[in-house]
Amino acid sequence: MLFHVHMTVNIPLDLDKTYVDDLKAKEKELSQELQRQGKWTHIWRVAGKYANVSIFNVASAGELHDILMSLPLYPFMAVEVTALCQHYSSVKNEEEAH
Ligand SMILES: O=C(O)CC1=CCC(=O)O1
Repeated sequence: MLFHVHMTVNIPLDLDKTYVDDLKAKEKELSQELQRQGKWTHIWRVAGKYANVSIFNVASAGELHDILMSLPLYPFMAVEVTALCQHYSSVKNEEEAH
């Protein structure tokens, strides 16, 4: 199942910089591992914002939920999830959309 996920990060300015840098490093490590596994298939910075637009390819909404909850920066994120399905005009084969 494909999901479009919009993540906006809001880290309080008074948090310890070393702690924040550690969270960001752990976030990057987990994100890249999920990308290598093919579960986090796209991540794009939203220009001008501390936000990203991502595409996840996972087995279920439950799996996506567990992944999002496990993100080190999750406590500082506003997350919007949109489930995606095949558009009838798409030339991509169905394998990619499911
Ligand atoms: O910087 C972000 O948009 C938050 C984030 C998600 C994965 C990652 O490495 O950073």
